Amino acid sequence: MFLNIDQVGKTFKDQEQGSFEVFSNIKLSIEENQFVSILGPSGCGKSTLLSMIAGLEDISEGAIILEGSEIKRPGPDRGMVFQEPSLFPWLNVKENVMYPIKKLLSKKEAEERVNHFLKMVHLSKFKNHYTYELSGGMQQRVAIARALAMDPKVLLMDEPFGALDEQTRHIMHDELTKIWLETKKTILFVTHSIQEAIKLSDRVVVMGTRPGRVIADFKVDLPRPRKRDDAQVIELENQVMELLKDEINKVLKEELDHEISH
Ligand SMILES: Nc1ncnc2c1ncn2[C@@H]1O[C@H](COP(=O)(O)OP(=O)(O)OP(=O)(O)O)[C@@H](O)[C@H]1O
Repeated sequence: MFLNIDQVGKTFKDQEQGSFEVFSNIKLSIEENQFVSILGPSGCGKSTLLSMIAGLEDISEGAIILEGSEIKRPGPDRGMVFQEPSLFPWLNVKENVMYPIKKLLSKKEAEERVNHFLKMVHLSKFKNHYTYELSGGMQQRVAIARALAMDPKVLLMDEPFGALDEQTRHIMHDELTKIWLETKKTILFVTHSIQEAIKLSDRVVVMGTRPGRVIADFKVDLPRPRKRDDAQVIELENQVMELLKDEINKVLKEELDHEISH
């Protein structure tokens, strides 16, 4: 299997509150070229799991294996895109995309690669602009180009469009679908949005909480681009919503009880 999340658990240790188990025994096998979304209520551990695959968080139990190698630390085989694009404001668009690869490739190769991915995200005309001169959607496209320029085996995306307005988000969905069809990168995409997950993915993994766990795994076998008003899309959205409702209510009730008792 291309990416194997094998009985993985995460416990945070805190000196004041002791230890807190976010999840245990998470098992997921992800095929190469698959676009997989991870959905779930707040706090179920979606971002933590993604950070563990990125090598940014320690793995408390089990192992994560990418193409036969166990993940222990961050590496260029995994590209990450966060909700905030985290670009360097003192560099222009081209320099931002170039940054992670400039020491790995010759100048000519790096330039070619940067130009290729800036073209893919439709930002060639803006390559000499500073990132603060760009809209939120354009900044996120720079972050995607930067992650792709490293040619990672897996692209890890943590709510990348969560901070964008609705119209821009729809445009970004179409852009990402085109990029995925062109590159066929393996993508793991964390989101809160059922619509977003179903519109983009081959597969939607639904997590529950307290304790964090996988509660369902849906195959989305529908042609792209997917329309929001397509009957099969709506049917699938309703199925996932039904599953998530209880989990979200559980979180809301706990938060409410916590407020009342404090
Ligand atoms: N560094 C940390 N130390 C202690 N607890 C943490 C740490 N990071 C995350 N947590 C806790 O782990 C749980 C899972 O957090 P995580 O951010 O992975 O959830 P999530 O499903 O991505 O949530 P959201 O959808 O709100 O982003 C939460 O209860 C969070 O408070």
